[in-house]
Amino acid sequence: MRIFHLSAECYPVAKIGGLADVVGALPKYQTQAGLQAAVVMPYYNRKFVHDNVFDTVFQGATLLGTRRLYFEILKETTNKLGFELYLIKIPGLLDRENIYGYPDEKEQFIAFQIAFLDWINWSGQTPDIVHCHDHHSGLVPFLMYHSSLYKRLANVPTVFTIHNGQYHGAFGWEKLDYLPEIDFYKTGLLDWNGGINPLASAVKCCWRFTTVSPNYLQELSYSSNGLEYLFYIERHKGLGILNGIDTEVWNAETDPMLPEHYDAAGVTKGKQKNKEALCARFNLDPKKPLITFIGRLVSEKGSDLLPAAIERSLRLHGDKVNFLLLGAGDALTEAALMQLKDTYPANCNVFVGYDEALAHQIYAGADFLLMPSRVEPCGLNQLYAIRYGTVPMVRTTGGLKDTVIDVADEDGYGIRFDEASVDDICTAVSRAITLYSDTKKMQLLRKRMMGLDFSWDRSAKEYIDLYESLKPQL
Ligand SMILES: Nc1ncnc2c1ncn2[C@@H]1O[C@H](COP(=O)(O)OP(=O)(O)O[C@H]2O[C@H](CO)[C@@H](O)[C@H](O)[C@H]2O)[C@@H](O)[C@H]1O
Repeated sequence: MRIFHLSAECYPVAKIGGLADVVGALPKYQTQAGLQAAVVMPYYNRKFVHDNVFDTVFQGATLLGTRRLYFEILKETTNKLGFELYLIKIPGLLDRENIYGYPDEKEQFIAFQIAFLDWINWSGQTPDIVHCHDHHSGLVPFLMYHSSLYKRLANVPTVFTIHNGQYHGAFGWEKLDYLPEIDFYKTGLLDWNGGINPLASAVKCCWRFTTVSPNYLQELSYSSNGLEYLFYIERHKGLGILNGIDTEVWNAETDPMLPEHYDAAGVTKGKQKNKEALCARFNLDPKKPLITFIGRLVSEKGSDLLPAAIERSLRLHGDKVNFLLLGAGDALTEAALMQLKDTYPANCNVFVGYDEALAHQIYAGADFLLMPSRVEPCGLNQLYAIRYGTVPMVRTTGGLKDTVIDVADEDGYGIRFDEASVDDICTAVSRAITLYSDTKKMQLLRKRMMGLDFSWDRSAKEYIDLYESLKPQL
């Protein structure tokens, strides 16, 4: 079975967040299960493309409105990621360093989608499934079924996975000209709330859509940034499949980014060594409980609550707890966190920026990982924390609800709280400090967590079952 995954991100080629982790892992597990899974993504002028060898497998030209675009399809020659990797290069549009944030981002992603369809159409390929991820490839189902150019692909099933329903990629109708010849009677399938909405269009046109946790599928019908009604009426097409994690990349016994390796049996000692290295780097006392945060500093993650919650906790508990935060995003939150670091240098440190190795070191060296998310479609951080024996402290929402059981339950291993609020975070911090003082319980929890299985094996199979279910309709 031949699958094309379309995505803006893929680890380790280009990563901003969890989308990259999923698209860098799921196709690998699918390939191991006997599928021919490929990832197609925009070309970025980044280290990975310079360090690896690519063949040009196709060259073509297409139109974006009246603008003629020449494009190339580059294929990584060794399949070193465990699946086929294709990059779409369009000089002047898809050859830049950053993944997001350019003023012509809409044009970039529309061109990416058109070039993909032109390539598979003109080269005569008929995949068994086209699997689109998030709004950056959300126009593909519409174009496959309602553009006369791609009639040949009109029977190919499409699956659309929603990693984040908050971002829709919407733009105005004045950009309709950028799309190739379409059936104008069908333009309603592009529309939501008076504009072209790629996420909404994908949900309407794909054969099936999936969310990255079962609970998030339910939540979208009452919280999806304006698409609630759409998710409600299209709910029969939805399926929640919990993300897995790449247990080859995330393995405390072999992770090359860790100063000290450990397994479940040696978790307490192993984590202590990692914690000492981390605390030495950030001037923190390794004897105190270390509560950490890793993530994009955006409102969805509840990161704006952190400065007040940490300050109140430090006032309440004095010198009894340390915090370490890694993230970048909202300028006000960054400034407030830096201020906190200056005020409480012995108990709080902050690294503003993106650092993959440091993230691994924090998952391994921390005692607790805090996620006060307002929205969390699945969340991978808590799964990495669990895998490395670190207690997750999570707001009960989205995939966090599906994956973290509170320690109050007999088989629990995390700390849960209901509201994304300073009060609830502070209560969770107090619980963490109490829990930390119970050395035996901490040992038990770490071992328990390291024995849990959140690998892709199960979830990859659910995707394959979904693909199989679409086959008879061909
Ligand atoms: N400053 C930094 N330095 C280093 N590493 C950093 C970092 N900031 C974030 N990361 C890393 O980025 C990833 C974040 O993944 P998440 O799944 O938690 O969130 P994200 O919101 O990006 O993903 C969306 O898609 C994923 C995948 O489906 C869903 O799990 C999630 O709920 C949804 O919001 C993790 O690998 C984390 O370690």
